[in-house]
Amino acid sequence: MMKSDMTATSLKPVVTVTLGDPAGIGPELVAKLLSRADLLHLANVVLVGDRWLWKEGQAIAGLKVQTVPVSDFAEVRDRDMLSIPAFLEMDTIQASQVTRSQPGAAAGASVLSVLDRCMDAALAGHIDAITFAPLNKHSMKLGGLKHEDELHHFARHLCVKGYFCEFNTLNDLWTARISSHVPLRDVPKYLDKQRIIDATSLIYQSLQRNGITSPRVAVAGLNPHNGDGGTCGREEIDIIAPAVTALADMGIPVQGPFPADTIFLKARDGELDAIVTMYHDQGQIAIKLMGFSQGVTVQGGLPIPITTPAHGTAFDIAGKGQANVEATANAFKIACRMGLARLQGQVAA
Ligand SMILES: NC(=O)C1=CN([C@@H]2O[C@H](COP(=O)(O)OP(=O)(O)OC[C@H]3O[C@@H](n4cnc5c(N)ncnc54)[C@H](O)[C@@H]3O)[C@@H](O)[C@H]2O)C=CC1
Ligand SMILES: NCC(=O)COP(=O)(O)O
Repeated sequence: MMKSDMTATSLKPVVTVTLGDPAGIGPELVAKLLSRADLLHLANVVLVGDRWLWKEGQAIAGLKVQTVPVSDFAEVRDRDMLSIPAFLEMDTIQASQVTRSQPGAAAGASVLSVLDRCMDAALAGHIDAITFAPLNKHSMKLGGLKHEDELHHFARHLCVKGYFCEFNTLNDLWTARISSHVPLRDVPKYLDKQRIIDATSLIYQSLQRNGITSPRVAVAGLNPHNGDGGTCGREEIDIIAPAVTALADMGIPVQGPFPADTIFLKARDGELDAIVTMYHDQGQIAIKLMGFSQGVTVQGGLPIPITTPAHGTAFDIAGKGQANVEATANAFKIACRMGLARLQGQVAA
């Protein structure tokens, strides 16, 4: 290897890309992603998954993407020819076990085993970040997921002790959540002062690590019109406002609570860097309306950067080659940026 190549190798984060749920749009998205020379230069990429599924993804996308086989994650960091992704083959599922556009236990189990192997590689120091193509939580639950979502699975696998939550990002706007993949009727159970403090501190500090010295963060209310002075719910008065005050006392100045149906107008007008929402759809409806094909989910609070597009498995269009790759490309770019920061000695989300 030439010296210049060695230098380039050592400076690039190793970013793992996975194919996602075998019945969804993941494999075709990954074929589109890895055919983009404008993205591949950002990282030393290692694709992980089943060979037949990777072939199928390329066929659906109408692309042929060259890869270099590797037999172990340990081989990836020092390899050369970084313009060509490495391919670490796994044998997790047969084609006959997958029905396209349908949830299934085998598909969910396959996703879990691929992601577990990637996390183990991260723990061993072989990779710096992970981007996963969309998975299906229904399939994963059928296939053995013991938690409400993959983020809880990641956190357990990676022995996370502190607060973690999804950050949904659209361009420069980030959101964090107090509750996530839980039934709406359970949301109030998650609303306590400490969770609001933890989620808000987490996103505030993450923004600072991403170069925003004084992040402009606001917290959403829960009830219509912010509770209308306590006549339409008291969570704003009893829980959310005291958390905002406590944050200020901790040196984390944030605004709010603001009525949830208008808070995103401030963000759209560039007045905020982040919004802390009380439940999943409070943030996601706004973010997806503003930029469905751009949004990215960053798994916040983990020791390694893990990103994914904000959209899901899109069973209604899987196999048709129509899936838009932009959100996956954005997820990959964020993983590369965070992976490089981690490689250079900084911490993850
Ligand atoms: N990154 C991930 O792993 C994510 C996974 N999910 C999972 O995906 C599954 C399905 O979720 P849904 O709520 O149905 O949302 P979805 O995002 O899969 O689909 C919603 C609508 O958006 C369209 N769509 C989604 N991605 C698209 C793309 N790249 N290009 C063009 N159109 C696209 C679909 O065709 C569908 O009409 C669930 O199991 C959910 O948990 C949901 C969000 C993120
Ligand atoms: N699999 C990632 C995921 O579901 C995140 O999506 P969202 O909850 O942020 O919509």
